[in-house]
Amino acid sequence: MYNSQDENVDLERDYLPSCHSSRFRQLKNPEEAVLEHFVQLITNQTSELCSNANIKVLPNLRYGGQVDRQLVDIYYSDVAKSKNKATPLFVFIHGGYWQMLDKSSSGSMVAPLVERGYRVAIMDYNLCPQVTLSQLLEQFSNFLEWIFDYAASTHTSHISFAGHSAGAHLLAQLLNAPDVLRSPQRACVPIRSLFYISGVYDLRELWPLTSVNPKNILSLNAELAAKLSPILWEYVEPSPEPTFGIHVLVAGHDSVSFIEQSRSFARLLAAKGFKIKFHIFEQYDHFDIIEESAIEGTPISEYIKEALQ
Ligand SMILES: N[C@@H](CC(=O)c1ccccc1NC=O)C(=O)O
Repeated sequence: MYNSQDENVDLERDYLPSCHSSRFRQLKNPEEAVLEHFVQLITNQTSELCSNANIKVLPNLRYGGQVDRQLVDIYYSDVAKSKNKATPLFVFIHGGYWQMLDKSSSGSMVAPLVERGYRVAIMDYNLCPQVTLSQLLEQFSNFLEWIFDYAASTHTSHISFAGHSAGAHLLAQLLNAPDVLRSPQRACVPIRSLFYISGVYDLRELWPLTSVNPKNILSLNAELAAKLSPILWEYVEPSPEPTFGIHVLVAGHDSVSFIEQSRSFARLLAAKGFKIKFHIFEQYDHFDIIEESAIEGTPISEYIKEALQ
C-alpha cells in the first residue's frame, strides 16, 4: 500500500521505526541502541524540567477515570502567570504504538515553549492492552473535551497540539470531532496550530504485524483497523474556513511506509479544505525529531516556533 517502491518490503521492519535510523550503526544492535537512547534522553529532558527555576508544574490533573493514567501535567512559567494575562497552551501527545511511554518521558518540547510564555500540557493515556485501542480513542475524545474546558476556564489566548507517531494518530481525532470543534469552549479558545509528527494514519497494514501489535494487544481486526484509520475518515468540511494551520511533519530517515502515510494524510486534509503544510526533515529519524525539539535553534524547534507566530 504505502511502500509501493518495493513489492518485497518486509512490513515488520517498515513499521518498526528503530530499524530506520542511520545512528548507532557501529554498535552490534543499532535498533536497540537508538530506542534505548531515545527513552533515556527524553526521560532526562523531562526530569530536568523541575530543576529549571523558571519552570513550574501542576501535576496529575485528572481528565477521566479514577485511578488510571488519564492524567495531565501542566508546565508553566511563574513570570507569565504573575502578569495575570491570557497565555497560550500547547498540548503534547506521546507515541509508542499505544503501548509504551508516558508523561514522565514526554516533556522534550516543554522548556523552549515555557521560556516563550506558553503553558504546556503533557498528557498520559491508558496503554494497550490495559485498554483496547477503541477504548483508548474514546478516552482521548474525553481528553479533548476536558482540555478545551480547562483552556476556556484558565485564561487561554490560543491552543496548539502536537502528536508524535501513535500520538499523531490520536490527535487526528480532533479533526473528526464536530462536537469538540464546534463546542462553546472551542469557540472561545482558538486553535493556533496542529503538528502531526511522524504519525500513523492507516492501520490496515500495521495491525496484523507482530512488531507493532504483539498478541493483538490493540484488540483489532481488519474491519476495526479500517474504522480507526484517520486516512479513511470523512472529516467535517471545516466551516468557516479554519484559521488554524496543520503541519504534517515526517523524518527523512523514517521508513517509506511512514513517509508515504504522512504524505497521503496531508493530501487528504488539503483536499478537505484544511490549511496544510507537509514537510520532510531530511536529517532526522523517528526519534531525534523529538529529541531535538528540546533544544532551541534546532530545525524542529525553529519550525515549531515559526509556525506558532
Ligand atoms: N518498538 C518500536 C518503538 C516505536 O515504534 C516507538 C517508540 C517510541 C515512540 C514512538 C514509536 N512508534 C510509534 O508510536 C520500535 O522498535 O521502533
